[in-house]
Amino acid sequence: MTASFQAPLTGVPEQVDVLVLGAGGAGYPGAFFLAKAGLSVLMVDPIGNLGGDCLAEGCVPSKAMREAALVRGLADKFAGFGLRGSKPTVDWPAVLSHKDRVQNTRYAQHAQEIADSGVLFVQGRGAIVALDQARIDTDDGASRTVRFRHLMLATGSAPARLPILGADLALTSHDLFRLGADLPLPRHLVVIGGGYIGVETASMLQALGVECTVLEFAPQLLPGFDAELAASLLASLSQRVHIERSAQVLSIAREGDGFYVRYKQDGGERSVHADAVLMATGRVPVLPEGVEHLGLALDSGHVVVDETLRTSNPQVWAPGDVNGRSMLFHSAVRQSLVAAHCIAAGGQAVDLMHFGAVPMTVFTEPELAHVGQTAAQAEAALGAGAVTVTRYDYAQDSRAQIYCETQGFIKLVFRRADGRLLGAQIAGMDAAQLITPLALALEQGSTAAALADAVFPHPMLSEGINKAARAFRP
Ligand SMILES: Cc1cc2nc3c(=O)[nH]c(=O)nc-3n(C[C@H](O)[C@H](O)[C@H](O)COP(=O)(O)OP(=O)(O)OC[C@H]3O[C@@H](n4cnc5c(N)ncnc54)[C@H](O)[C@@H]3O)c2cc1C
Ligand SMILES: NC(=O)c1ccc[n+]([C@@H]2O[C@H](COP(=O)([O-])OP(=O)(O)OC[C@H]3O[C@@H](n4cnc5c(N)ncnc54)[C@H](O)[C@@H]3O)[C@@H](O)[C@H]2O)c1
Repeated sequence: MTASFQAPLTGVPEQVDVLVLGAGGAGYPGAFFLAKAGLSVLMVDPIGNLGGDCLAEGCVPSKAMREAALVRGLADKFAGFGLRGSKPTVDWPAVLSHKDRVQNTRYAQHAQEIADSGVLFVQGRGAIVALDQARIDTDDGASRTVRFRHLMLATGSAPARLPILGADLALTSHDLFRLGADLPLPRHLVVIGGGYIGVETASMLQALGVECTVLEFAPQLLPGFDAELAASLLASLSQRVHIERSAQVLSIAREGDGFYVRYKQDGGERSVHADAVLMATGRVPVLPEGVEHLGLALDSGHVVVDETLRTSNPQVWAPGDVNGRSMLFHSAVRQSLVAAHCIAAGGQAVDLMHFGAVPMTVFTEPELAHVGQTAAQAEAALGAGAVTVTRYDYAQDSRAQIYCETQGFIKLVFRRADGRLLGAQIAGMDAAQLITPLALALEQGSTAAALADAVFPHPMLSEGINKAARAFRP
């Protein structure tokens, strides 16, 4: 990593218009906007580059590894296409090198973006020392105090550990996906938690040859998801991964060169043995030292924000994972921009975050995606009978038939009175791509008629959106 895009601590002025703590998705888009708008912006992050945890140990490295799993899995389809050949073996260190290469490529790209941004960027950690002052500490022991008019608190989140015996024996996503990770490929992995990280990691590592067990506390994988989406993932993933639901993990203990994980299920105690355990039980907000000087309202440790990302302290804005409202990179980016637009307007609410229009994607094989309300949520809000659900099954689709991937569906939820789109749920191939036009339609207030009249390319799965919309009847 070159140092030219990083400013020395001695270059930090005594006062700035905006101090941005954290250069992840919630930090840098807003910082760049504010600098272009002519404000003096200091951004600080100990990683020394952009991307936060998403690039350092989250979205990007996990999806780089997942692609290796998908490419290997293609061999399972060979016969369906009339092809013959053997399944590739896994060179695990080379898979990790691919992941690292992608991370380093993006860091190099981001270094140039910082250099071009007009933002003063310091590799360091911020601590709050007064209502309008922060101390910036660097790794070499130097520090400097800076006064700010506005603070963008974008310090993100970190893996949570269950308060159980032996919790420290478990790995977290940091250990698996961080730049330079060098864990051996486990033979049998137990994943605690069947949320996003749990199901994605089990899906990809199984496809790379690891025997995986998922222990989920709730009766449903991905608790809170549309029940049909979760059930469809369970049906397909449980053919490859051992999944225990309603399983409360009690302890982890070392045994020989592996681990015993004890859990409670159906009133009894059970255990499973593995050579590695991954704790994927959610993430906790990261707050800077001295945060109490800001007098922020907190809810279970998360910073409370309104739809402009403003906190209870009018000088402080807290976009991204730190507020816990929508812990996804693309949501953090939009939140960062909403906060920046309002800061640039002197604190006026010139822009609003629509949390309800953020698409969610689960990169398992097969994928899941959803946006807006489920039918149950829409009926709870509008009343029974106020909602119409239409559906398109992959089994009818030409692309799905060509690709031998006929398991899956697109479900659209409309307001019966005027056909306005309220939500969409997709399970199956390309779900994460297919949700994008639906997120746009939802944000724009589009109706079934608009989606039915648009022309979608053939033979692609997106035609399913068209066809599901045409099935709408008031
Ligand atoms: C394994 C994994 C996979 C994921 N996959 C996806 C995915 O596929 N798609 C998706 O949308 N989301 C995904 N996420 C979630 C996504 O990574 C987060 O939602 C996103 O990174 C949040 O951005 P953020 O800027 O709020 O926080 P972060 O990315 O956590 O950034 C916060 C930054 O603040 C810095 N910081 C902390 N304390 C201080 C301080 N005192 N001073 C200065 N800086 C500080 C940190 O170094 C960090 O760089 C994944 C997460 C994980 C863990
Ligand atoms: N594709 C994506 O967008 C993506 C991918 C990975 C992570 N993320 C983000 O990262 C966040 C963190 O992911 P995560 O999977 O750690 O959290 P999560 O909140 O998605 O899932 C945690 C799971 O752990 C379970 N759990 C809690 N206590 C348990 C216990 N005692 N025993 C067994 N299970 C228990 C919960 O019921 C839940 O299902 C997510 O909320 C998501 O916002 C997003």
